[in-house]
Amino acid sequence: MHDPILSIRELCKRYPGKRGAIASAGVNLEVSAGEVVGLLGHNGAGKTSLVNQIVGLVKPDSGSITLSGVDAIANPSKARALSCVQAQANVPITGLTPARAISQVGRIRGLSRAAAEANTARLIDALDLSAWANVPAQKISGGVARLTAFAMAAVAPSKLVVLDEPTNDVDPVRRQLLWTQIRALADQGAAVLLVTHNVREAEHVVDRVAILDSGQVIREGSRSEVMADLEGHLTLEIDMIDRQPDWPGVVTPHRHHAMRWVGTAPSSTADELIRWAEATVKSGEAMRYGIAPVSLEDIYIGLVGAENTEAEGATA
Ligand SMILES: Nc1ncnc2c1ncn2[C@@H]1O[C@H](COP(=O)(O)OP(=O)(O)OP(=O)(O)O)[C@@H](O)[C@H]1O
Repeated sequence: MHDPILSIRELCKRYPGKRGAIASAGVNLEVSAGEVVGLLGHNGAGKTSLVNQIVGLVKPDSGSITLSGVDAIANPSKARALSCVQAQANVPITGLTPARAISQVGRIRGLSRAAAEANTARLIDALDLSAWANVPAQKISGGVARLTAFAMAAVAPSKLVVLDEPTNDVDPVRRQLLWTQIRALADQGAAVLLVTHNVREAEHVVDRVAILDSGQVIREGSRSEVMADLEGHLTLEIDMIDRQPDWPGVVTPHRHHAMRWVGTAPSSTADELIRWAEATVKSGEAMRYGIAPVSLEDIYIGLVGAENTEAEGATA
């Protein structure tokens, strides 16, 4: 692997006050040029606090953050200059249009007028924003504002690009365009730290993931490393009508939410799973079922609990 652009070691942060939350409890994390690292974690896991410490908005209690060889804790303004951040809350651009806001950030970040305008036009086209490019910001939708904020971070990318929930409010079609642009940032050489709850879609874009829970990285690695425990397994989802499933012996129950029950089983048992699920639907006990290879989202839910994910609401 390349030398990391971002290197975080044993980072600790507790917010002040008698019952101050522990936001980072010994975080270690690296992001290298050319890779997208997905930072996953439930609400309150400490993701935004970590981002804020990287760019010097929150001061850690201990540990180190090195950004392109610079001590980011001692030099917060240098850290901000070395990184482009799409914050969780959009920067207000009232009085501007999306095109103007994007190209102005390009200019502030040192691009010539021509380069800023060319990059702005390219991003507007790639994100399918042409219809809103010249509309006053106060008239644009939340999703367009979110995509504009992404383009503002991507128009003149620095060595590190940090994206905090870039897909929030974005429609499914434009989310696909956005994922392509996120991947492109890394392919063009940036180190990308991507904070997201959207594990299902991010799975196809990230090179590595770090799962944060209560301020600690509880699992980290490439997709296949993180999924090693359930490599070669299938996920069986079945919507039961009014009772729990009488799973076949090959299934390990995983979780359930409302009527949907989820279990995993070795891929070699696919025929048996289909026979059992077909019979359960035919008997009227279930409405439908689905079988798919185990996903990163299944691993994530297994680690942090279904109540902490967007996709599910409760554990078994
Ligand atoms: N400024 C602050 N002062 C005190 N506590 C804070 C502050 N900001 C965050 N916290 C607490 O620190 C913990 C981590 O919060 P943080 O916002 O970093 O989590 P997160 O993983 O980004 O959550 P989300 O996905 O909801 O954005 C939480 O318990 C939160 O309540």
